[in-house]
Amino acid sequence: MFINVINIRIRVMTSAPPLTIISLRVDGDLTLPTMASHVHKKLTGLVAATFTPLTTEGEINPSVIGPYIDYLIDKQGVRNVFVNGTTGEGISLSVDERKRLAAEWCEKGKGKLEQVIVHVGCMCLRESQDLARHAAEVGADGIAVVSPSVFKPSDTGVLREFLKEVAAAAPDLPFYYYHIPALTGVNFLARDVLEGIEECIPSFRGLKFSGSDLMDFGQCVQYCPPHWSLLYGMDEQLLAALAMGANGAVGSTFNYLGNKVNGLLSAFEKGDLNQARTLQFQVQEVLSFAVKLGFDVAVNKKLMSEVSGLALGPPRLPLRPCPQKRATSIAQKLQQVL
Ligand SMILES: CC(=O)N[C@@H]([C@@H](O)[C@H](O)[C@H](O)CO)[C@@H](O)CC(=O)C(=O)O
Repeated sequence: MFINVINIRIRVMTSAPPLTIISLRVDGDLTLPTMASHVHKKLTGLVAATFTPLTTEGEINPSVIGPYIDYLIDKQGVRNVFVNGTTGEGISLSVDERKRLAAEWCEKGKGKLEQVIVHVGCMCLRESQDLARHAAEVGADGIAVVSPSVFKPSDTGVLREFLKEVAAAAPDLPFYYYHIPALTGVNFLARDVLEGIEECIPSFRGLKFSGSDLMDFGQCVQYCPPHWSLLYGMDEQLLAALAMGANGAVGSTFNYLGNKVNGLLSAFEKGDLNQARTLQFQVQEVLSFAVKLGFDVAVNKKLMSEVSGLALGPPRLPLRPCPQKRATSIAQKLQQVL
């Protein structure tokens, strides 16, 4: 006879965190749901939003992904990636290209990376579903979806419906909503999008919050049950989000500032706020320098090539390639600050 002990968590629908109120003994085997939260590890810490390597002719160049993974692990101490997102120019890639990239990250990351999260957001629901199914087939650890932004959802209910339809194509994969209002123009409060979302999407596991509204972020933290991950996405003010309760962060700068920001996370965990602030200010020094010169995904990509030596190639139109001089100046600033 087997004796299994399980904890029952009851979520009271207020802002209070869920409470473990009872332990239950069950005789005999216990059948667990297919998408049980114990199967997938909770996503925490740093997640690098990866760049997409292109050849000089503008074709995707998956051969760089193996060395890219080694670089992230060995040189930056980063073991989670967010593929085909904003930094990866996902929206500018074809479905076929996105699939080939996702497959390569999963294949080359096996046994090396902790989690590969594949962004599958598209303007077209059917394409998102196709990418979600494919992500499950190639062994991704989770999927994320941004809101469509040409035909914008008119309310949070219809946005949840869209997300639900995508999630249903890969029901066993943890699902994250990608909130980035400055790019999508979809300005609902993230907290409102979360309302009742797990009842509608059983695989829902959290939020990538790339916005500056820390009150909204705090409200998400209060609402979020312990098995969700709240990941912050504005690297320049991560410390404030950690204070608010972030579980980790997804960002572009962790590609080349991973060690520094890992130091920030450790200092924060130890309660060494002075050290955490010093490190956050250093990140801000680099980024404010870059912003003054002109900073976008194309500049960021070139900077990463300069710093890492990886041949990431040009951006894809409509992004304009970064002038060499600008990338060199920012890379020099980065070296000074490091
Ligand atoms: C607009 C944008 O690219 N934001 C970045 C940040 O990491 C951003 O580059 C950083 O905070 C510097 O501003 C991430 O939130 C984007 C991201 O995670 C992604 O590529 O999906």
